[in-house]
Amino acid sequence: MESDSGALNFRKDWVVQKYGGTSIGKFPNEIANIICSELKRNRLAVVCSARSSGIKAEGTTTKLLKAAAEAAKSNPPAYKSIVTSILDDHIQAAIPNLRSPNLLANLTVEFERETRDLMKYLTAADTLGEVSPRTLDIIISKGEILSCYFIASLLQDRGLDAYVIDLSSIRTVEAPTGDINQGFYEDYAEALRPVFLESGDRIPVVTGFFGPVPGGLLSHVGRGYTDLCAALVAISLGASELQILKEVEGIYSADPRKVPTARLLSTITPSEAAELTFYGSEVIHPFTMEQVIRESIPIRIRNVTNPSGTGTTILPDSLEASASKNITSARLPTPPAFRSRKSGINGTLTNRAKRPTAVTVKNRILVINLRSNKRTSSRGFLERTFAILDKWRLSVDLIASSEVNVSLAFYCHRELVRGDGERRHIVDIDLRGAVDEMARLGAVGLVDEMAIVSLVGQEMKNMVGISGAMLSVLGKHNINIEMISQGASEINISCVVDQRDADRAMSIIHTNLFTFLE
Ligand SMILES: Nc1ncnc2c1ncn2[C@@H]1O[C@H](COP(=O)(O)OP(=O)(O)O)[C@@H](O)[C@H]1O
Ligand SMILES: N[C@@H](CC(=O)OP(=O)(O)O)C(=O)O
Repeated sequence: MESDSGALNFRKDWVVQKYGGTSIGKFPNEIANIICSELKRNRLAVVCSARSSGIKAEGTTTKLLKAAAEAAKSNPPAYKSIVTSILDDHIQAAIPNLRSPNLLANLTVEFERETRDLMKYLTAADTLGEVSPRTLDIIISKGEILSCYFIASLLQDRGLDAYVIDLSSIRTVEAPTGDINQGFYEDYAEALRPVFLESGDRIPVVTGFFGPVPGGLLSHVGRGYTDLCAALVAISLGASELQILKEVEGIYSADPRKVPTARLLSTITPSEAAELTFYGSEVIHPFTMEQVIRESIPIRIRNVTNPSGTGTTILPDSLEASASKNITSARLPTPPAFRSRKSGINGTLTNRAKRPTAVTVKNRILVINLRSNKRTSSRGFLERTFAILDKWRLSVDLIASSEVNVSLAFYCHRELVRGDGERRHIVDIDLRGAVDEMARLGAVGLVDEMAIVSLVGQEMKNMVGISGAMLSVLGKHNINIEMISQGASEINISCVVDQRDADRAMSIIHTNLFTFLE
């Protein structure tokens, strides 16, 4: 018989659990409990993000970014005090959570060593007066390293054989240059394999940071990179499941903070999850899905404070087909308003009423409306518009176009426009450059402080009239629509509305188009 102690661990499946920074900051003991209980069923690799004691915007990664900015300005008192506060935070978090004085002393030594190393990079950046993408990556990687030492000590304090794996120095087969592409991820997952071969029966506690990445991890993947890192770990281990533990029960039919009637979804497809996360429901980093799903590894979102909750599973299509019986019964009944296009043709589909899966909102949207001066053909007009966007590194979230008109919606990662009313002006160099060039193609208009409202659902491709229903319900409630777009995938219908109306739009759509029958 298999023992809980791990003696026959080789028989168990690998499961990868990823813990976010706020979970590590607020619920370290809950994390240790979940790990202990998961180990009874599976082999476990634990991937940790950098600690945040309150909100992520004030957590360790954010502090490290501030320290790097201060180093670039050659301001030693500022970055030294940030490093001291990071070290203190970690020590203060460890004191009440570790029973063993020896473990606490060893952990403090690790914390001090890593923060000394951090200071070396900050001082170098100070001397050079700049922080290269590579140096910035090394600086932020310290957040995940400190966090891993903390969690590994917590597990050791409970008698578990946990040890830290630092992925920040793992190199891919090919030295990475240029853009990150699928080949890079595959090489990376392959390069991780030997790292885990050495773990034996121990529990690897892995940094949710991977490097080195061409051009820098932050610019290519962005904040929230630990989900993607955990996905690559899951692939390299051939894990049976990737679990992402959060402070939310799972993925809901709308943001549960804003729509109290939103329902927890027991399963969703990878494409739905990707659309939802890209369009504002940032429960998981949008790049994560593609990697894990390629390998048919399910992703489960679970609540760190509710270990018995089943959460939401993002199920690869192949697995969904084989589990369709369970899913159909797990999915909520659908409203009668929309029927499959195939109604009456295919027996199994005939009675399968359709409904959207979720509605989501993405704020901070700027729309550029460009009306062609008709001196170029419509094909030439669109071609030149896209060449301008490419040149000025603007990536579009949503497009709507006709022969002479194109509307482009952008997410404002940074401040693009400033001022009020007549004094509103573009402050971003790339946007200014693009708008100036577009003005040669036709009349340009800008509308900012907008939001994208997206209706997402795999079944929507068979729902006749769903776009019309969405627009008419918004119209009925006096919500003005700036632009409309239905994605090529047919699983997303999006429109742009004034940001002030966005949450109301989400609620109205949820109330009117998602009828949950008990
Ligand atoms: N459809 C959705 N389902 C679940 N959460 C959503 C959805 N849309 C937006 N959210 C928000 O995403 C957040 C994700 O959970 P949380 O673990 O608190 O985030 P963080 O990554 O900041 O730690 C929640 O605050 C939740 O309100
Ligand atoms: N620590 C990084 C990476 C990350 O994924 O964070 P989290 O898992 O807490 O969202 C960040 O703050 O962006």
